[in-house]
Amino acid sequence: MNLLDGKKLSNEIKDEIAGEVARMKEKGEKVPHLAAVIVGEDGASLTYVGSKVRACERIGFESTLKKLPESTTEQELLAVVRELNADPAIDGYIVQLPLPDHIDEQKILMAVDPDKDVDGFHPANFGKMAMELESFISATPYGIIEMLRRNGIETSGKHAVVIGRSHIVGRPISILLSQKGPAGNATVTLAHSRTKNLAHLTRQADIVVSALGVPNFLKADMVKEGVVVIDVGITRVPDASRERGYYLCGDVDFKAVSKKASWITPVPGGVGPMTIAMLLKNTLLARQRHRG
Ligand SMILES: Nc1nc(=O)c2c([nH]1)NC[C@@H]1CN(c3ccc(C(=O)N[C@@H](CCC(=O)O)C(=O)O)cc3)C=[N+]21
Repeated sequence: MNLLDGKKLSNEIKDEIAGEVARMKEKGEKVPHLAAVIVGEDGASLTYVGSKVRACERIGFESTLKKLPESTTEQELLAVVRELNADPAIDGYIVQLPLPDHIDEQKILMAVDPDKDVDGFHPANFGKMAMELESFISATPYGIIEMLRRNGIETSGKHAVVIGRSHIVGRPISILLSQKGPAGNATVTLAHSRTKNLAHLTRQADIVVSALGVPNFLKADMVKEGVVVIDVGITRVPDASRERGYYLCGDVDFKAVSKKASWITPVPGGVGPMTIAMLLKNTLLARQRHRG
């Protein structure tokens, strides 16, 4: 079994970006500026946004965090989005999901300027991605592609089974794996909650991407020997005996599945850190594109 070490790879990518930022500074150019908007006090969201801000500091980006109260109205949030769209200092920004129930997520995401949409959640970017045009590719699927590509894992002609059809992970990664580009040319099956005989499908898979959010869902008897396993699930399981009061658990029964896998991502330290690195990469791309 080979570990797909997302922590290590994300640090390499961040070092590459930091090098590029240093060159920009030397030439007296403006460095990339990433903003994040967070509404409310969700613990996991705060953790993620905190790592993003730390990563920006480390690589020399400017960063702005806009923390809004849970009671923020849809109109108020739309006003913040329009402000960020109009602010020439901001190269890219994200609106952290999930949003409180009284705010229409779709309405907010549609209001983000696609040229600043470093999450790649706007339909203009999703559509361009699907048509292999220049776009922002969502950070998690982009991170998975980079992990496969940089570890030289063959995807061409392989059967990939993606579990989960979310707009953020399952659907876009299924498209990217089937495309002609890097880590592409796979034959893809997109499985979801209505799929029948899932284990029958995953047992035939050369590559399994699980983006479900159900701890330890994928068991050893559901995969074949030599499978490549990408675990996108990061669930906080409450556990009073831990210092933080919870532990992080992936979709994959790592202990058993790793014995059969040729490559496997751990949780934590797999897809999560890659997501952060690719968000930074998208922000660098945004800066370079805005420059012309
Ligand atoms: N607009 C928006 N864009 C997002 O990309 C977005 C979002 N909203 N909402 C929440 C999810 C979740 N997400 C994570 C990113 C990194 C880790 C990560 O680095 N996890 C570490 C562990 C972190 C910990 O200790 O909790 C790891 O897997 O090793 C986790 C989760 C981005 N998301």
